[in-house]
Amino acid sequence: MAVTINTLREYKQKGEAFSALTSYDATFAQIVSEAGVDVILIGDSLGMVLQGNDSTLPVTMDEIVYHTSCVAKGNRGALIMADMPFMSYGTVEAALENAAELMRAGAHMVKLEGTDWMKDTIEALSERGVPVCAHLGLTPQFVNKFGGYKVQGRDEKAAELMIEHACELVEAGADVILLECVPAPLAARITQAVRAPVIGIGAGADTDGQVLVVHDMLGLTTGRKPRFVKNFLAETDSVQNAIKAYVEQVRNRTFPAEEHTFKA
Ligand SMILES: Nc1nc(=O)c2c([nH]1)NC[C@@H]1CN(c3ccc(C(=O)N[C@@H](CCC(=O)O)C(=O)O)cc3)CN21
Ligand SMILES: CC(C)C(=O)C(=O)O
Ligand SMILES: [Mg+2]
Repeated sequence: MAVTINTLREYKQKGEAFSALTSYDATFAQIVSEAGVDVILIGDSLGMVLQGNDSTLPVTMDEIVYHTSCVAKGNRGALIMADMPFMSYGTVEAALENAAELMRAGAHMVKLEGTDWMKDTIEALSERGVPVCAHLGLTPQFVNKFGGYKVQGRDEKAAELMIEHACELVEAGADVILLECVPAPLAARITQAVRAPVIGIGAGADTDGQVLVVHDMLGLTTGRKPRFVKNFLAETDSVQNAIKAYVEQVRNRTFPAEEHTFKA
């Protein structure tokens, strides 16, 4: 049975953790979906891991469309989420046009980085049949505003604001929330506060789902390894088995462990 947003809602209701991984091509999409990963993300991280840029900002719509079409052909039943690249949702009109292109390429949902300013955009997409994931916390498209890839929501004021933003974006129509690099207690509060499923990366074990960049979970991190990364290939003998181990450890909440988690 193919995974839909209803499947993710059922996981949240039952308290069963679900898994997501990035893929950028048909081979990985097939292997990842056949291993039981529920959500495949065509991440703009491809600008770093495939293209060698030092941020996600250079990634274009055409590139995400191309990789989404490749992933769609390999996919065997996962929900396909595509990142909207930097400034491709700068206005509501641009967001509608660009999201439509991603949906035509095979996406089932689009992901946007931002806070309360995205309310109108999310409402417009949602009303027109485009499911949305709202990405909060460390939003890499804001690296130049943050001054680096830094944990977000560390002080109480920033934490309260993030909870507020998550609630407002779900109210506006966001079907999924993604939290990147936030203290585990804050991610747990947001997961409790919203009815939408919450996916975490560097957000502790208490979110409804987990996501990683596939290269990272296969030990292919170049440069400095973020705290939330675990090499699942080190414990097994094949890429397929490493991905199955990830699915299993997310399901039984042994991943992420303390060592992968940011505290308050
Ligand atoms: N290979 C890869 N994996 C990713 O997870 C990823 C990408 N690329 N590219 C796009 C963004 C960039 N990401 C990053 C990059 C670095 C850190 C990092 O070094 N974080 C520090 C936190 C520092 C602090 O305490 O504030 C860490 O120690 O993990 C986090 C997320 C996540 N995304
Ligand atoms: C790290 C995940 C959440 C992402 O947005 C990406 O791969 O681009
Ligand atoms: Mg991204």
